[in-house]
Amino acid sequence: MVKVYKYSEKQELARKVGEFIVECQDRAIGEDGNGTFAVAISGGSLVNVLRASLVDDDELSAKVKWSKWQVYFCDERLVPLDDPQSNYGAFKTAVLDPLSHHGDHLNLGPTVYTINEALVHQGSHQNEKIAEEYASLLPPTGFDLLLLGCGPDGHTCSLFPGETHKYLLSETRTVAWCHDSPKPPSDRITFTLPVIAQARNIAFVAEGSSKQQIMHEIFDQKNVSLPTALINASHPEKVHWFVDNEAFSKVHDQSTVTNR
Ligand SMILES: O=C(O)[C@H](O)[C@@H](O)[C@H](O)[C@H](O)COP(=O)(O)O
Repeated sequence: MVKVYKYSEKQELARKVGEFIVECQDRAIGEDGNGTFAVAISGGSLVNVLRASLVDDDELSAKVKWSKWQVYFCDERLVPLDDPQSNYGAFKTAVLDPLSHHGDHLNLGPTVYTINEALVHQGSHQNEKIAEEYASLLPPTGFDLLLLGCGPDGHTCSLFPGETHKYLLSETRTVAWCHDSPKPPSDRITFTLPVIAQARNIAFVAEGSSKQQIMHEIFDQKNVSLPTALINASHPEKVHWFVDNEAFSKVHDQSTVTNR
C-alpha cells in the first residue's frame, strides 16, 4: 500500500524526507561502502526541502555521502543551465553552492548529470537529441530513489494529465521531449513511466493549500488519468508521500497515513 507521512511543521517534514533519503542512500551504498546512490530530483519547491534537510540540518548533513551520489533530474526545462528556470540551476543554487562552503564536501562529489546545454534552443530535432542523449546517461539498473513533486493539476516530472499530453504516458523511451508543457517553459525533457517502474523507491513531496484539491482527487477519487494517481496505483509497494497537514486536509480517506 502507498504510504503517506503527514506533518504540521515544514522543518519536521524536511527532516523526515532527509532521513528517508539517507536510508535509501545507505541501502544503495551497502555495508561495504562500495556502491553508489543513483537519485533523481524534481524542480519546483523540492529543492528547498533538499536544502533544509541535506545542507542546513547539521545532524543529517553529516550522514550524506555526497561522493557516492549520482544526481539526475526527473525533468528539466530546455533552457541554459544558468537560466533561472533551469532545474539544475535551482539545485546548484540551493544545494551545491552552499555545500562548497561546508568544509571539504564539494571535493568529494556529487556527480551531477545535466542536459547538453549546447543543444538548447536549436529546434525540435535538437530537443529530441537532448532527450536521447540524457536517456543514454541513465543508470542501466534503474534509480535507487526518485524524488518527485506534484503539481496542482496532478502532474509529476513533466508528465501532465489530459488528452494533449497522453503521448508522454505511452512513451517507451526512458526520456521524452515534452513540447507543450502547460507550466512554463513549454519545452522540457522528462522521465517516462518505464523509469518510474524500474526505480526502487519513489518519494513524493507535496505541501501547501494549492495541493488540497488535487490530493483529494488522487487519494479519494483515485483518478488514474492523473499521472500521480496512476503511479500510486501502479507501484503501491514503493511509493511514499511526504505531505503537510494543509495539503492533505481535504482527503477523506486517511487510511494511508502512517507514522515515520
Ligand atoms: O520542473 C518542474 O516543473 C518540476 O519538476 C515539476 O514536476 C514539479 O515537481 C511540480 O510542478 C511541483 O512543483 P512545486 O513543488 O513547486 O509545486
